Formats: sequence, C-alpha cells, structure tokens
Amino acid sequence: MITVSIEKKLRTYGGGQALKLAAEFLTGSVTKIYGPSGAGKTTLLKMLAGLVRPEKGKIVFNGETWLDTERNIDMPPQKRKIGFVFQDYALFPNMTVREHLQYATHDDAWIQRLLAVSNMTTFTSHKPAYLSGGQQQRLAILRALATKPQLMLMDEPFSALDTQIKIVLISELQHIFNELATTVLIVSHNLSELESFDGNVLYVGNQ
Ligand SMILES: Nc1ncnc2c1ncn2[C@@H]1O[C@H](COP(=O)(O)OP(=O)(O)OP(=O)(O)O)[C@@H](O)[C@H]1O
Repeated sequence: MITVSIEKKLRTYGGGQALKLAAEFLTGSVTKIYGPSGAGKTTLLKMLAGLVRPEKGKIVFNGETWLDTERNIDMPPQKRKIGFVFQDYALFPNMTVREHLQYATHDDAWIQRLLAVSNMTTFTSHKPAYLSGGQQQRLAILRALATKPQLMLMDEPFSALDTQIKIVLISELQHIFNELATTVLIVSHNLSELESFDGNVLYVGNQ
C-alpha cells in the first residue's frame, strides 16, 4: 500500500495554484489519473518518484517512509523501486533497444519476454533515431518494466500507439502487472483507452 499526502505550490503564471492531494493506492492496483491540463498530474508522478519535492507531505510505501518533510526524510529516486515512463520517453540516443534493457537488468530471459510481448524483437539493434514514435514509446515502457518495479508511474504511455497495438500491449501489461503485483499509476487524457485496465480512477484538479 502507498499512502500519499502532499502539498505543492505549482509554478503557474499568475501564481497561487497549489496541488493538494491525499490518497491511498493498494498494492497491485491500477489507478488511472485524469484532470485538466496543468493541474499537476505529471508533477504528482515526479513527487512519487522523488524527482520533485513538495513543500509539505508524506509518502509511505509498504511501511517504508519515502518522504516526510517534517522529519526531513527524502529517499533518492534510485532507492524507490519505481519504473517511470516519461511523457517524452527520455531514451538514450546512443543506446540500442537491447542496450536500453540491458542497462536496466541482467535477466536475458526477462528481456526476451518484454521484447516479445511488445512486438519489438526485430528492432533490438536499433537506436531511438531509427525507431518510429510508437516504437520509442514501447521501448520507454519496456525499459521501465525491465527492473520489475514495485511501483510503475506512467505519463500518457500509450499516446503514440495505434489502437491495435495498444489493445494487445495493454492486455500483456495487465498480465505482467498481476504477476509482479506492481502498483500502477497511469496519467491519461483519454480514459477510454484504459477501459480494459481493471482499476480505480483519480481526478487531479480543482473540484
Ligand atoms: N518542479 C516544479 N515545481 C513547481 N511547479 C512545477 C514544477 N514542474 C512543473 N510545475 C508547474 O506545475 C503546473 C502543472 O504541470 P504538470 O505538467 O504537472 O501538469 P499536468 O496536469 O501533467 O498537465 P498536462 O495534462 O498538460 O500534461 C505547470 O504550471 C508547471 O509550470
């Protein structure tokens, strides 16, 4: 279980806007996050990852305190056991698909499986510049999954995929998340694309 209570001032023109959130996420659950543009959805994922610090707040993951601003605890991102799929992918330009995955894990059988479920096996020696937008996006998902994270944070992870690929990939991901008991948070503008994910919905924004 992840327990989160956070207050963060957002840098907005005009100022004054803040993100305030208190929520619990059960282990192994999928939560679909939606809300207006600029409400702070990406910032919320970054705070969970330890990439952005709130002014005030507490994050406890399975009894382990990741953040407690009152006690000055702020666990660094690499210790938080998370996978992050960034909206802009954040791939390494000089690494091939296989190297991206080998950088994250030494488990070759797992790499093979990830490549197979995402239909990426034929592209293993390609660098990002030689991949389509949809292939780059799938690589970003695979790289995040490679470490078998306990918490998967996904920011608009399917935006570049065509419907057919999306349907197959989501069904494969659902199996993998169940197997690993991964807790998953997915930010999406398009909740209908996530229909096949069994999960809860969280609105971020002014009520
Ligand atoms: N580290 C930060 N500290 C404070 N404010 C930030 C930080 N990063 C981004 N912001 C501000 O937070 C606001 C919300 O941005 P964010 O990207 O989290 O929104 P979003 O809900 O994900 O929007 P979209 O749906 O358009 O992607 C923006 O006004 C942005 O300038």
